[in-house]
Amino acid sequence: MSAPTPTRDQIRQAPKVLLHDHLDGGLRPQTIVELAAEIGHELPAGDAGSLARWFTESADSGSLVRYLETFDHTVAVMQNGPAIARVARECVEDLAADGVVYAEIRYAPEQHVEGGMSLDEVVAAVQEGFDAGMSASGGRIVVRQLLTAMRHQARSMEIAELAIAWRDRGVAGFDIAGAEAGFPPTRHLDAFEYMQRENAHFTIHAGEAFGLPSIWEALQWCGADRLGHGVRIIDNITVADDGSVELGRLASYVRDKRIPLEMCPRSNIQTGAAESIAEHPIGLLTELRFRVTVNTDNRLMSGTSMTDEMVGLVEAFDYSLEDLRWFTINAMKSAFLPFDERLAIIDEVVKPGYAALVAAR
Ligand SMILES: O=c1[nH]cnc2c1ncn2[C@@H]1O[C@H](CO)[C@@H](O)[C@H]1O
Ligand SMILES: [Zn+2]
Repeated sequence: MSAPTPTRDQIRQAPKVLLHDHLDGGLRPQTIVELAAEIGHELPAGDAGSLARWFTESADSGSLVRYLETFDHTVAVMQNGPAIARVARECVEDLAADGVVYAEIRYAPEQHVEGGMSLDEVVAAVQEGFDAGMSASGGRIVVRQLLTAMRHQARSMEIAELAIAWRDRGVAGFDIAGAEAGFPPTRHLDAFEYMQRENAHFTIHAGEAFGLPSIWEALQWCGADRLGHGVRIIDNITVADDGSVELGRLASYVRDKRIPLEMCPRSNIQTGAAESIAEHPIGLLTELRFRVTVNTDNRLMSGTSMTDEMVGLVEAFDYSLEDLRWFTINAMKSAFLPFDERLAIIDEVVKPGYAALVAAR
């Protein structure tokens, strides 16, 4: 590759788009300490530094189920309106400081009702925090909510209805998350069909801890617009010794239909879905021109940011600013925002931002 390697500083300045990031996976460690003290929740570590380490080390388990156990402590401190609004506002501030210009942030409202809030109040608290963060940024970042239903629970229809009720007030779509094995997407078919009838958008966590059948169901039974992770699509691709590549029918479908893949490299290494960044399927999928996007998943558990993810990819695959621009435009094209708003961000923010960095290079 002839273009010079982008520096961390250039990557931080570059406009970035984030489609897959969990609100309850991105709290500031210091905020967790303070919120836990307010409600008397016992944490596995007392100060912000050791707590941050506890999260990344515990999440580094090689298993999605054990990785997800760490969320007990973040969800526990997000059970009242002011706490949720604070976390949401800080999320926007942290993303804006990292150069993110558009983000869709997801969380499961049903996990935040233990303190007596209604589902509606939870969504309102998140929106209050997002609005505060967006206005503080002076319009530098646009943030939307995605409402997630937990796949092992049975509230997906209710959550889909909640997403529709809030569709013009900050909620851009719907998702399911949680342990994948044993909980196929078709378990929530009624919720996905309802979203389709409402002309609404949804993504599905699929092909992370479980393979092709999960991706196939998400697309061909449930009608997902995007795939959360989708890394296991690699199981339907064969690379021969001479380097020639053959795509199976499902992989071809995903590429032909430009199905966006919300790839989260560091998270995948922690849950055992990939060995290392260099060996992560994102390299091959990018070469094959799948519609790849780069995401953080859980900034706290992975100790990561959009800049960190992109720096890691640049180190592993020697990507240029042009490649990072490609990931970013892929993501913006795949956003659950109306077409004209997507185009405006691409033309007025993403392209000029990269052009300025390339000109200064
Ligand atoms: O990578 C992931 N795969 C599946 N589920 C996840 C992942 N990261 C987070 N969550 C789950 O989504 C919930 C709502 O945000 C979190 O509480 C966590 O249980
Ligand atoms: Zn996720």
